[in-house]
Amino acid sequence: MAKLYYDHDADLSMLKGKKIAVMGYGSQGHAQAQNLKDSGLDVVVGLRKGSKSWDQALADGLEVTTVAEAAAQADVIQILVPDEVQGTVYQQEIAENLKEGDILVFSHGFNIVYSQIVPPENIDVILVAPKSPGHLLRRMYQQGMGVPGLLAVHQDYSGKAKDYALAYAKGIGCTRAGVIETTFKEETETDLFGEQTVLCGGVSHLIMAGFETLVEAGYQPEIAYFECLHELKLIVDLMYEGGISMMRYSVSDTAQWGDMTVGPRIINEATKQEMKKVLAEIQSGKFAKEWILENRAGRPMFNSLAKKGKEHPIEKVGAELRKMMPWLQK
Ligand SMILES: NC(=O)C1=CN([C@@H]2O[C@H](COP(=O)(O)OP(=O)(O)OC[C@H]3O[C@@H](n4cnc5c(N)ncnc54)[C@H](OP(=O)(O)O)[C@@H]3O)[C@@H](O)[C@H]2O)C=CC1
Ligand SMILES: CC[C@](O)(C(C)=O)C(=O)O
Ligand SMILES: [Mg+2]
Ligand SMILES: [Mg+2]
Repeated sequence: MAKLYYDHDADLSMLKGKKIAVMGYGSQGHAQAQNLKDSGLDVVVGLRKGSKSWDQALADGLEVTTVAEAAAQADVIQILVPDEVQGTVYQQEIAENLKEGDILVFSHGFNIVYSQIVPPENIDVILVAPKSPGHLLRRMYQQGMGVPGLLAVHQDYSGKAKDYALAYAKGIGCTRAGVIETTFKEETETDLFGEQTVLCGGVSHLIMAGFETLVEAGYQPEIAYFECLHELKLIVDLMYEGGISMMRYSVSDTAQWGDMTVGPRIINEATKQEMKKVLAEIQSGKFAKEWILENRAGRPMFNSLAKKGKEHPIEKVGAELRKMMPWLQK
């Protein structure tokens, strides 16, 4: 059984008197910086001068400076720029500004696990990873609640690295819900596996295949969109609240029978064998190597696949149909 930590296990005062630099003000950066500040901690945001994020962080009432300056000022440095730029940002702006006893924080272990960042031995290196997109992390904190998270220790120079990780998790609100102890390796490999095979890659391709099958058989694209994409949220919401059993309880018996008998023909032993291959490529570093090289080459494949995805008929019909639901437009 996983070890869980809550508010009463964490001592926020360990971070009092320390300056926390949050590098990046995107999905996680904006949420973590504001939650830490609202928890009474001393936060500075590190960004590129003149960027949109810089203006936004200032507008949200945060202190903002360059990444290098924030790193120089800080005792705790949380790297929340995109994974693929973290190595360069660390080497060019953070490394030379680290001092003995600093605490380096990540919300995803990719750059440590695949050795794109190799920190000096005289600092703590920890992971605090909310298991949620940043906007939900912020919203739940503001409502007095929190989202679950993970914590891990890569380097314990101070002998108190885990306590610092717990304090940080409390600062962003995660210990309100509960934090599970893991390792950088487990967090990184499971996160990559989940997003590739189920959450992002699996679901998006399942949706497109279902949509294409209906449209190619002559059904209206609008009907195919509602059936294969729109209604997915309603089904996922039920699973989110009460697991697969609650979803099956809520849908019709006809749907449940189809789920249980036809589902295994779609996601079958061959799918699971391919999942095992994907996991092996994550574990061996093959996936990481390809993604790092793709970025070094200027992302030719990423850009071409993203363009192709945006041009898929489901995106065109979806853009029109979502106008029927103005509450989605904000
Ligand atoms: N998205 C999520 O909800 C989750 C993310 N994570 C992890 O959190 C980390 C951050 O991810 P996420 O929040 O999605 O990242 P985002 O893509 O949302 O971060 C973008 C931010 O990084 C800034 N940035 C980009 N490049 C640079 C640079 N060279 N120098 C300075 N600032 C830069 C951008 O500023 P600018 O305006 O200048 O472009 C912007 O503020 C990753 O490790 C990710 O794996 C973990 C759990 C969930
Ligand atoms: C599911 C995608 C994710 O892993 C996340 C929001 O947790 C990510 O890398 O953005
Ligand atoms: Mg994730
Ligand atoms: Mg991820």
